[in-house]
Amino acid sequence: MTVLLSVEHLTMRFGGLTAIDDLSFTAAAREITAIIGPNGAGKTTVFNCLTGFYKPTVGRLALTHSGTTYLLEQLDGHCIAKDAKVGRTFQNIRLFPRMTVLENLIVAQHNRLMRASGFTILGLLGHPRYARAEKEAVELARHWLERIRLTDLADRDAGNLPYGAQRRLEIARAMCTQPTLLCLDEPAAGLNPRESADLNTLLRAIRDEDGVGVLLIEHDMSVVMEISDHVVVLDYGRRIAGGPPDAVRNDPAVIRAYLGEDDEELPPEIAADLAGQSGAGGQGARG
Ligand SMILES: Nc1ncnc2c1ncn2[C@@H]1O[C@H](COP(=O)(O)OP(=O)(O)OP(=O)(O)O)[C@@H](O)[C@H]1O
Repeated sequence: MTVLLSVEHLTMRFGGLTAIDDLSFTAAAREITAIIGPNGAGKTTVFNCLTGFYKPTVGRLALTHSGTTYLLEQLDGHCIAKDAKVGRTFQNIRLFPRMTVLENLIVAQHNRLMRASGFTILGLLGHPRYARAEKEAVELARHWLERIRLTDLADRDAGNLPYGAQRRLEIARAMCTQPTLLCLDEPAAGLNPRESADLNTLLRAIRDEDGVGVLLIEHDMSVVMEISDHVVVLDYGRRIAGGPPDAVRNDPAVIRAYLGEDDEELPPEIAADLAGQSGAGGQGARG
């Protein structure tokens, strides 16, 4: 296993609230690492620290690829995306709704296109290097349109796509930035069981064919338990368990976190969720 991301002693405080408390874990290259936990456990805060939205109070966030280690806590968001090559999607869909599906995928490659232009108007207008980069950008966009089966809808406004297709487009847009680590925040939220199964296929392919490491926040245990190589469980900002899905789903600390201390038996829908049988994606309990 090659470590892609190493999070060491991450702490994030908001005034008197400690959202993340001395959290350490690693995510391997070419693996899917899920971060799960009840509502408010701190999952999205971890993503916000990794992608430069928040400056951690304490901690070292090291991402290593192509022989270079990037300390994410010291970089701004732009360099985290461009140099460290961390891609991201959000809990709420953030496409450009009035741009077409294809345009959304090309805009994602803006950084590369601007570099090819030499950041000049002459570059934009006629430089062969820009023309080549533009052609490659369209080819990559078309490749991802095929991968997410949206080629026929390439010219449709993104905001008019069915919900499940918008979710797939967001992932494709993140992939067009050619990340080494792809951070997905609840990609299965709102999907029906068939769409969740499709998502599993897409994420496995991103891991196995594209060789990208995936960090996945997800409440839908049918997704987490089926496709994750490793699961990290948070509760109140602390890591309470970690390991392969089978070990985690039977860990008493995990069951307690989802239940609360006093309950002795899991409600059937949460039990089914943890067992990975539900396609509905119940929210983490306690919340
Ligand atoms: N910018 C902020 N300012 C103050 N508190 C914050 C901020 N961002 C997050 N928090 C708090 O940090 C804690 C963790 O929130 P976070 O959104 O990371 O949890 P989560 O595990 O992603 O939850 P969910 O599953 O509901 O999305 C919560 O108590 C939240 O209110």
